Amino acid sequence: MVLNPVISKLSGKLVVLASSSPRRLEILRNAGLRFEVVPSWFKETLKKGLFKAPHEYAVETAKQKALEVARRMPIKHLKTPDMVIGADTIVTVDGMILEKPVDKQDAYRMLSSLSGKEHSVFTGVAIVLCHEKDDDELDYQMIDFYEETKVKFADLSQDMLWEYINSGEPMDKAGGYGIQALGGMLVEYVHGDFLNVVGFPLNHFCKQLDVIYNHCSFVNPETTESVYDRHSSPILIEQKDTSTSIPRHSSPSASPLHKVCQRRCAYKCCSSFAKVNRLSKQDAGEIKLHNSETTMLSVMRSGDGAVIDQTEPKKGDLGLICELMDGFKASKALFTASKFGLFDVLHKKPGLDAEQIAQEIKASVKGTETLLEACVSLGLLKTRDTGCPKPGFENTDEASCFLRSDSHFSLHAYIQHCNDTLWPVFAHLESAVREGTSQHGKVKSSTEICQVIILQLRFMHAMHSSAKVAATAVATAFDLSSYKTACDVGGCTGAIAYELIKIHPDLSVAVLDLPAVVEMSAPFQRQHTDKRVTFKAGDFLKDELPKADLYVLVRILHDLTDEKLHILLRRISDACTPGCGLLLSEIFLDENRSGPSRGLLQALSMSEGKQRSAAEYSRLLKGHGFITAQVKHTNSLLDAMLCTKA
Ligand SMILES: C[S@@+](CC[C@H](N)C(=O)[O-])C[C@H]1O[C@@H](n2cnc3c(N)ncnc32)[C@H](O)[C@@H]1O
Repeated sequence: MVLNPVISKLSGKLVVLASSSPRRLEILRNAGLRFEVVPSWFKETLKKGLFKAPHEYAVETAKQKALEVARRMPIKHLKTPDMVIGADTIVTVDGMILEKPVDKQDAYRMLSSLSGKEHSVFTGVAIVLCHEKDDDELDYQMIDFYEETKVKFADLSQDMLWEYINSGEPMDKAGGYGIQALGGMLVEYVHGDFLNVVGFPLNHFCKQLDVIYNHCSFVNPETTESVYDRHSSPILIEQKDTSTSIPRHSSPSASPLHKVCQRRCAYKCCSSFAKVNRLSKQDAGEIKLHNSETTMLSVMRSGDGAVIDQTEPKKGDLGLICELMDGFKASKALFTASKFGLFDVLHKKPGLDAEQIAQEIKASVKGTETLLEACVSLGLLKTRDTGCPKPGFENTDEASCFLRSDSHFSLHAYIQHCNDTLWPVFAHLESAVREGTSQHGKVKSSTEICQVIILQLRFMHAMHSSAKVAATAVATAFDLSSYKTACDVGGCTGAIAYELIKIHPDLSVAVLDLPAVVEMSAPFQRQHTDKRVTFKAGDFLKDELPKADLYVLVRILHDLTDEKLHILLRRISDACTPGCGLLLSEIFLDENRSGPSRGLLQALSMSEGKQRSAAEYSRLLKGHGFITAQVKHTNSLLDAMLCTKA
């Protein structure tokens, strides 16, 4: 029986669900919808930090999942669907996005963060309406929305959590629980659409179908329109031309480097299934496939006619290798554009063409043109139609936020540090691996005093800029209201300290760093007048530590030898009375040390120390009398852990 008459509008249409979730299947099937199932190959690797709100991440993932299938089907399955439905469900708690747990420990981490608290479940949904064009290109229109449901968990004991985890239920579910089965026992209340928590907001979906089929006349592939849901909210319908190589507007959804690789490979390696698998994710419109590849499809027909595509890549993923091979080119393009001040020029004068930009940055027109095109392909710049034959250029949102030298979250100085200091060090990576030593000494060109000062200042600028980007995540990771005095050990320019006092009005922070650093840190404090941050020159391995009830260690421990690390921790421990806190912030490796790449790549250029997982840090600190109270994997540059002196 079809409960919602709108569903019947879809009869006779080829509707595709770009998801293999049995729960979504069941919800839609129970609603009377006839559809095929073609699970999306889109890997859920969007950078969460690029999204202002969690639901935007879920919606973008849903869009990419649906689009990947919409683009693949005419090529691979030789049929164009009328509608592709994509969905992505996430759980958010304390500012963290929880997806599916990767292992039991991860499930435990997720479920214990939900215990006794209210959290939100967001499902982003994308509806792609497809239109086949004569030239085999795909035109489509996109409708997307999301639904939020609040769920409160009861207080859960460790035994209960492990019993639930060992049932196996959490593993394929966002947030690590399934509300429709055993997980329902963990739940105290649900505010909102229950089915949204299960995996698909059926009610909202039907309302959208109602708008599409009963209240709109937008289905015109030749135009781009905005239509409005009568009930209130505006629905933006995007129409895109997949034949366009350069994205018209920046989207955080696709790794810019990905796009470069996709384009580069598109005309070189279409005969490989594996390559095509990767390439077809976002730019399938550019790729022409051999029909023989469709023989790799294995299609299962289920009882009610749904077709389940079980295609899996049979070989390795060449797109990944291309991405890695070209990674250094992309980094260097970013460093060069940054060094030339390209993003500053385009901030002041958006819309300049290549020739005008070349003049501004005092570089050749040919070289500038090439760099500009590379930056567009990387998602750092976008083109602007000026009405002239030559396009104008402007910054993408990412470039405006992070790459201008004068923006609040500018990473300009850190990027220069990567270019001037880390890049040469990485050129010696072979020796570093062979010898097991840091190569920093090999690349220091001069030990003249002024050179040392310049290098030191450059390093401080780099630390300052990246600390400013990470500071909010670190300062807001935990409730620090019980602490009144803090000491930021190795606090450099005070970027973290100033953020801490901004978030915690009762806190004052003493920044301890080497005398040369403290001496040179004055220019970084000019805009700060707050006397709650003070600076103390000293060596944290020898000199007396300022008295505090919270010690802060941001990006310090990973860089110390075991010997120095234990000296420092012993000294901090000695300075602490029971109840004192220790706020540690580092990149925490996954427990199986398989990621994140940022941490593992950083290790390749580290002088003395090593990268660790949260559990490893926790054990280290336990050895010095600190009990780990909370761990937070942030979506920012650094993770955080709060410990208490026992
Ligand atoms: C990687 S930076 C981190 C700076 C800052 N905590 C941040 O995350 O932005 C390491 C800092 O530790 C300081 N440092 C290194 N050895 C030190 C020592 N023995 N005594 C005091 N400070 C030291 C350095 O000068 C530098 O500012």
